Amino acid sequence: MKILIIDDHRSARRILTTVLSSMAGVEFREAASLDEAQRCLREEFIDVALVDIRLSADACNTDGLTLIEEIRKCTSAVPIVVTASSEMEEIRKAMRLGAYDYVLKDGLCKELIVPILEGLRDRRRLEQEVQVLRAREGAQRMPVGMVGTSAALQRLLSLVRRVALSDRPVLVLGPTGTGKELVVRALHAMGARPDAPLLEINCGAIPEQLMESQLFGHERGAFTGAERRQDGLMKAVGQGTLFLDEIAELPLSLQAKLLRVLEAGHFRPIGATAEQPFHGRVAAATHADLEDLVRQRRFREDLYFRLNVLEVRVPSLEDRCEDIPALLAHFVQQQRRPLRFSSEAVDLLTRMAWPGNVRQLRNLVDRVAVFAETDEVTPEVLSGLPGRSGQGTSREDPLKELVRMVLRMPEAGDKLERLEQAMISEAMTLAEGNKSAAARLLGVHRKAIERRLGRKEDEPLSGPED
Ligand SMILES: Nc1ncnc2c1ncn2[C@@H]1O[C@H](COP(=O)(O)OP(=O)(O)OP(=O)(O)O)[C@@H](O)[C@H]1O
Repeated sequence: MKILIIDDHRSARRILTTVLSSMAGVEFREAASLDEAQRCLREEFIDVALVDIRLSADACNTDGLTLIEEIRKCTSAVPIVVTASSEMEEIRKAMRLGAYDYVLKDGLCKELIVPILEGLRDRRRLEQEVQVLRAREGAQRMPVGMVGTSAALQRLLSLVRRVALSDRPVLVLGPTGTGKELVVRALHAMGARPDAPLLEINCGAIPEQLMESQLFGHERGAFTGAERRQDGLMKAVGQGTLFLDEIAELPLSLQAKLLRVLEAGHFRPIGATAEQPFHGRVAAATHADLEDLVRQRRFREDLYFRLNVLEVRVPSLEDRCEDIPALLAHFVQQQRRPLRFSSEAVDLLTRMAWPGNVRQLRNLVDRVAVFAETDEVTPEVLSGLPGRSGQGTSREDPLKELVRMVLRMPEAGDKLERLEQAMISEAMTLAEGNKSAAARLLGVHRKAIERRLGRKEDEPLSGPED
């Protein structure tokens, strides 16, 4: 247990260390002023702070009260007041600000203070045990809201369970709409401090200065319009998770500031002179290719490496299309109508391409709930939906596009014949002139190729004959 003794009198600090010297497993730190105490709290993990109220010769000095308030807001240390009995009014204030207990300097002895500290030590140990148990229990739980049983999703979940137990930065990558935000929520819920805040900021959604102020906070008068002091998310998050969504959009100037927070563990609100400690965990997400942005110098390489300590990749819906029936059922349950997707409709949707991933599937169900005239959803109902924005596209579409291109070709002549010849010729090239292999590529019998080639004997084919 690390105890910080804050008193402007060296003799008072000495008395306390002597009184507490009988306690085993205790390390002492000393501070003679508010500044020294703040520095020590920033640099080290302190368990208990023994705080004198007056930290200078000035009879009106109440720096100890300021410190108690800061300790409560920004650290996990427990403040205990150690002061003179003449300061009863200040002691009351300190207790209101969150001091855990108080001890009077007059008649200070180990029987008075040691039991308080031993009690705190027991409480700390129990808290740690609860955290470990919670983390273990969370690791067993399925994260709420993540639907699917595919092998790809199971692999993702087992990675999430392991990563949740760490408090190092985590980078969640994957195409748009795949559930990166859900993954961050799961990481927080299964982590060691699920009751601490999970605060989110979308790095692409707001102007740079506003974002800086939201992240770091600002002092009164720090910029035009800053009429009062405001805490930012870095402070408000405490020991929780700070979720930086769309991290690729973070302006370069803020990238530098975020890097400092990750490296040094503290931050400075806009217009402030003092640094404040950051105790949270950073989770960042993006669908962008960060490595490519690093190459283009649009994203700092050092920040990329700092964020990418633990990487979680969320697979696209196409890589886990077995989950589509379960996801459909999940989104249908959220509707007010008792929709039922026929097995043909489910089958069709499972074979579609979903560039917008799970979000696009969810939007489709929302649209069905609004526009479908019957509760029974068949392929015909799907094809009759107005507009196509929320609908998946058929994976056969590229073929349709190709056919359209050929049909639009200006030249006259038999386009069917030309298309057939072009396909055979391409298959022969890919098969290096082997007719049997070319026939397999085309899905026809070798004889069919020979017959068609026979029709065009005058057109020489490259490559050896088999
Ligand atoms: N496995 C899942 N189970 C249930 N719902 C899911 C699942 N994955 C995603 N969703 C839903 O899909 C929608 C999109 O998910 P989310 O916002 O987490 O995606 P994202 O990857 O963060 O997207 P973007 O990169 O565009 O921000 C949300 O409504 C989310 O609840």
